Amino acid sequence: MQFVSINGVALHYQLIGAPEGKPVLVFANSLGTDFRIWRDVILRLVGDVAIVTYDMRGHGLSDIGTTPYSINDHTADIAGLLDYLEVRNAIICGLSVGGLVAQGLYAARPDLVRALILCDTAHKIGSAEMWTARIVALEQGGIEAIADGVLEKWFTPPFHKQRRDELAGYRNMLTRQAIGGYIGTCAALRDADFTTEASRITVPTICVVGDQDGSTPPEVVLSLAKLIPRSRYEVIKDAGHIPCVEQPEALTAVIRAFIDEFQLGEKA
Ligand SMILES: O=C(O)CC1=CCC(=O)O1
Repeated sequence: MQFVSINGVALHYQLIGAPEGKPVLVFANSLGTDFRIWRDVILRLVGDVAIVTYDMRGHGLSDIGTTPYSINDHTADIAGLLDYLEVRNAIICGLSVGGLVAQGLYAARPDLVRALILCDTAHKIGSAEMWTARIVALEQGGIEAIADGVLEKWFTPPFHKQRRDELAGYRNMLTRQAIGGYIGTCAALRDADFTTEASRITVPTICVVGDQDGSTPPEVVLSLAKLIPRSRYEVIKDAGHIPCVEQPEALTAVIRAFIDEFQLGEKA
């Protein structure tokens, strides 16, 4: 296991493959998950690109640090991690809040970003009222109180019916996150609006969404794509909010096609 202290917070990360001579693909997780959600995409890409994954602060095995957070705290962490690994010009793939972090990273440190894969995310996710209500529910009942509702958005009805063991595992992943880190990240989501930053993105970008995403539905992700000049937009069939788990083959195909179209496979 790999850990490094960035901004006073121990981050759990993985570097797979040598960055020398290969493009680096960096994966940022969503609220209530950790880097294990990317496994089935990574397995399909390994060898072709170098890969960095990490658990966002307050998630997985990373420290919680001081809460509540802003997206800038998360952005400073990923920037610090890439500086530590001496990675520049990376392809950043962020899911949901990870996509906001990716947009923030581009705004703060464009030298680190060669291209963006914005997965089931937006320039603004939900409303302040929605996040405030979720924080109240979490303070009263813990993550267990919101877990079933969240899982309905994460995965489609067939996943719930047919992939019960995985559903139980991902429920464990969600409910076992640190409550402080989870609430801290809800506060960051409540306060985040990257409308201006998104409109200034000039690197190759693709916005991807599951056709049954209950958190950032296709029309929301399309509105992000429309904000970003010359960006691509792609819908993954039969997927909810977490296509890297539900449809890893299809998401990997989208990532590969994007890398080929913009020749991101060549070292920058
Ligand atoms: O928990 C959800 O509703 C899904 C989600 C929103 C932001 C994020 O990262 O995940």
